[in-house]
Amino acid sequence: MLKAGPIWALGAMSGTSLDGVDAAMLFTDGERILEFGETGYRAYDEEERGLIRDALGLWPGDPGVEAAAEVVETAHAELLSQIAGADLIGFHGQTLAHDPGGRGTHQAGNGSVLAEVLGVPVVWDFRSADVGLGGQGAPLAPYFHFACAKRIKAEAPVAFLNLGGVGNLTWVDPSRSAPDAEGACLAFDTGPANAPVNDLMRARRGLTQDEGGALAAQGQADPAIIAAFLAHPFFYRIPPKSLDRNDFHALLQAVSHLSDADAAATLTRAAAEAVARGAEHFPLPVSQLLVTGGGRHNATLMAHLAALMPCDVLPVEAVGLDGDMLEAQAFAFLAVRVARGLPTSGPTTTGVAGQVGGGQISRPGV
Ligand SMILES: Nc1ncnc2c1ncn2[C@@H]1O[C@H](COP(=O)(O)OP(=O)(O)OP(=O)(O)O)[C@@H](O)[C@H]1O
Ligand SMILES: CC(=O)N[C@H]1[C@@H]2OC[C@@H](O2)[C@@H](O)[C@@H]1O[C@H](C)C(=O)O
Repeated sequence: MLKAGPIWALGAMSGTSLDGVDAAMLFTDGERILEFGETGYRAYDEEERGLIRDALGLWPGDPGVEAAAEVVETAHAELLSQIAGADLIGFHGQTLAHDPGGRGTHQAGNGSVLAEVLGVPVVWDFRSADVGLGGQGAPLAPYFHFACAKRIKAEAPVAFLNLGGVGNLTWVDPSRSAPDAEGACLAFDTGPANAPVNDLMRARRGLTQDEGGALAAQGQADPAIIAAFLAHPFFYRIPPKSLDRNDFHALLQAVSHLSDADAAATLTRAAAEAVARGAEHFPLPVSQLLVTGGGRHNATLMAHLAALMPCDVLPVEAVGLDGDMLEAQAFAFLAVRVARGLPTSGPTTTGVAGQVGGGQISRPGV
């Protein structure tokens, strides 16, 4: 049994950009954020990243998946064992494949293994129940974004934009009482964010990212490629909607004949255009777009967003939040919601028919 009232939960996320694992402590009752706590990061080394990359697109039982899951579990065990004081752990794992309308969703890493190793109850497998009930299974951060809007005392609608490998947007009306209240949230994936430009930098320069957006800043975006990209049926779908990391593989092929700088410029502009397209779905305008995730360090991407959006575009640090840790904090928050029987997704965040409490709990010694 969990203690009554707020508890310290430790959340961990291994994101689609495959850089490593983020972990963060959060003091919460699953409704309010009472305190932010210790954070940690554990990078994957090249060999580990290779094993995960080789398993992208694969499903449980496929060759290579066990090896990737072991990497994920080991990295999490190493990182999480260094952060003391958690009553509960929220373990997202590593998404290897995501096909909500088809085969389902697959996060590598077994929470019951971590519960044994760490001796703390672990909430994991956050997305399957939502997908099983017909939802997108993503994004799941939105109910946490609602709590963030309350925490920063927002008085009017705001939007949170996560620029990871894939982008996702949450529109929040902080005047509502809870994230599952009518009209409180609208959330969806926007399109590819950093993944295509990372893949380009790796293929052409052997680098992991376009540092600061410097290469993109030297090139010209190709308007015909951007127009073809925005004609993709994904942009005509009414949200909620979600994406797999490689759903926009054609975009990378489309820039193959361009110079390095023009290709980076095109992919970076495309990511920003996708966000602006997504923002057209907001129920009411926002005064601030609060940006989290690694893409907020890409000055070229941020400049495109500022030019395209009819509101202020700010890193979440401008309102006192930690943009490197928001996703890890989200899974700490969601773990407490699961343990307390509160929903983690609903019709306006994943398109599922009703409110869903995703996630299973593994307790040590069970
Ligand atoms: N200084 C920087 N300059 C340019 N890009 C950066 C910088 N720092 C981070 N990024 C980009 O942000 C990415 C990491 O973002 P983040 O950690 O938010 O992704 P993630 O959590 O793995 O992905 P997701 O949210 O899709 O699961 C890097 O791979 C890189 O593309
Ligand atoms: C299936 C999956 O893992 N999706 C991730 C990914 O990374 C960003 C975007 O695509 C979002 O849908 C989600 O992650 C965040 C943490 C979420 O669920 O809110």
